[in-house]
Amino acid sequence: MKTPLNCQNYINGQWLNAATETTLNSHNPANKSEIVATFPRSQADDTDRAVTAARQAYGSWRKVPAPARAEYIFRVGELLLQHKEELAQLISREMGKPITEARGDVQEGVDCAFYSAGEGRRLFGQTTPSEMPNKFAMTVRMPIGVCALITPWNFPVAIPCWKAMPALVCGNTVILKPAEDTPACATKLIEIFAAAGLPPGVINLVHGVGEEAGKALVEHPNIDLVSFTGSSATGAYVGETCGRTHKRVCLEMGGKNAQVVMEDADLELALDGALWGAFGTTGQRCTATSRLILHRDIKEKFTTMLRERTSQLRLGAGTEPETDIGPIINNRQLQRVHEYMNIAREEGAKILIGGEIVTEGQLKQGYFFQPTILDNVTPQMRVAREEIFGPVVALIEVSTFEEAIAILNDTKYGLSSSVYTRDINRAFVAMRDIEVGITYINGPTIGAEVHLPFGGVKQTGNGHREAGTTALDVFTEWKSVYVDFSGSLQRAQIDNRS
Ligand SMILES: NC(=O)c1ccc[n+]([C@@H]2O[C@H](COP(=O)([O-])OP(=O)(O)OC[C@H]3O[C@@H](n4cnc5c(N)ncnc54)[C@H](OP(=O)(O)O)[C@@H]3O)[C@@H](O)[C@H]2O)c1
Ligand SMILES: O=CCCC(=O)C(=O)O
Repeated sequence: MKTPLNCQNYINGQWLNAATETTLNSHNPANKSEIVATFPRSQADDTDRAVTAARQAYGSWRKVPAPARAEYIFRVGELLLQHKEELAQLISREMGKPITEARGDVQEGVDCAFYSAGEGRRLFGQTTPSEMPNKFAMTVRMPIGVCALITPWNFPVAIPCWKAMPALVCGNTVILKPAEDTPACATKLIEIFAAAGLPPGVINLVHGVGEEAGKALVEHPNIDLVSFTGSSATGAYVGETCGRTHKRVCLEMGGKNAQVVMEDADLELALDGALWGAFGTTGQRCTATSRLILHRDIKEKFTTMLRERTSQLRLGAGTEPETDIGPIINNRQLQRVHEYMNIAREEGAKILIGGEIVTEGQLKQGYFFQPTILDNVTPQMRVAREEIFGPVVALIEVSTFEEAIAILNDTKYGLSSSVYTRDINRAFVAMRDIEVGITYINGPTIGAEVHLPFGGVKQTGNGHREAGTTALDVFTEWKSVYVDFSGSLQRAQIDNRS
């Protein structure tokens, strides 16, 4: 076993313990007796110190030209690439995902760095004709100020990058509060930002518990914006608090994503999509496929194919190269997934394969759950409506394409979706009628690219998008600027419609 990493907060360019000197530990979910890191249990004093540093730094950072700000982020991208393997190994150890997926997590950060850095030379505004002679009119993007970034454990590098990189290029300063399950990943990431030479206070890291450090940030009067990714329950609290305290807020929350497989689909292709959409990252992606809506003509055949492939999946530590499915993040989440098996049975669903916590061999040292297929699921069952966030997929049979789309839409969430069909007309109807933020045609519900908007509708989000140029709308305000070059004040210029 490796020696636990000693993680600290990063405030105003300094690595610090919590003011109370209290600490917590993170564990390897594939081997719960292994402590991966010790990290500060920060309280309001620590967050306050970080907010003060970020506020102080904001005064000068917002005046650094955007292309120069972007060059720091470009350097972060280069450093992330240099440290990709080291970071990926750490993600696998602390979060549990297979090493290939962990490399993908870091690569998303790299892609985001290079993409966001490019935005530093764009950040376009508009020019528009004025109603008046001798007047020039334009719009410019302005930074918002001090941003709190609150992130989950499932993409411990990519999601902080999605937030911090555009925020910084836009001229904001930031404070990251990462998930308490993945403090080491966050620490290594911030070490890389620090190594890129960002001035003190521009990026800060405050570890701790959501209910303490996270809450202190959300409530803090000197925070201007909260960008949150996590559960809908916590997001509701963040949204309410930001409303009450007049902060900008960007929420990215849960999902109950569906893949439709029509009778004319390429079944082998759809099978790969279903397998990795449902069980990749142990089902712990906001974009994971948790409902498979199957046309009755192919349901039996497809179910047999899926069951066969599922039975071949290899569970193990993410750091083992042959592992397909890693552990669940922690015991609380493991028990929650298990509890849904009782709910499924009580509601009349049938567990086709899986359904149990793994208690044999080496795997009993970790939080492993068998990849699970639930059959005979109807759209009203809780397992078809609630986000389980584990390796569980529910099969729902339909008779028509219209029924498939209606069931896909019959959820309070709206993040990702997928339709497998060879019919171009159906594909376009799906693109038009599915109520989500992301639709894939003949591809799984997972696999977002950083230059497209990422986020969802309904209770998945609050109207914002991460990534793409849309991230700039989160992290900037518009200012309209009128330049009068007439040299004299005229009545008509003040009240130009009279
Ligand atoms: N739509 C998306 O883009 C997206 C992407 C990834 C994940 N997700 C969603 O995230 C969820 C899984 O992540 P999770 O279990 O980590 O979610 P979570 O429990 O809501 O936690 C998310 C973050 O919020 C913090 N937090 C908890 N309570 C807080 C409070 N009262 N005030 C401020 N911060 C608080 C957590 O800290 P602690 O870790 O200390 O509790 C963590 O840093 C799933 O629902 C998934 O769908 C959504
Ligand atoms: O869990 C959130 C990120 C998922 C992602 O990048 C994807 O699967 O598209």
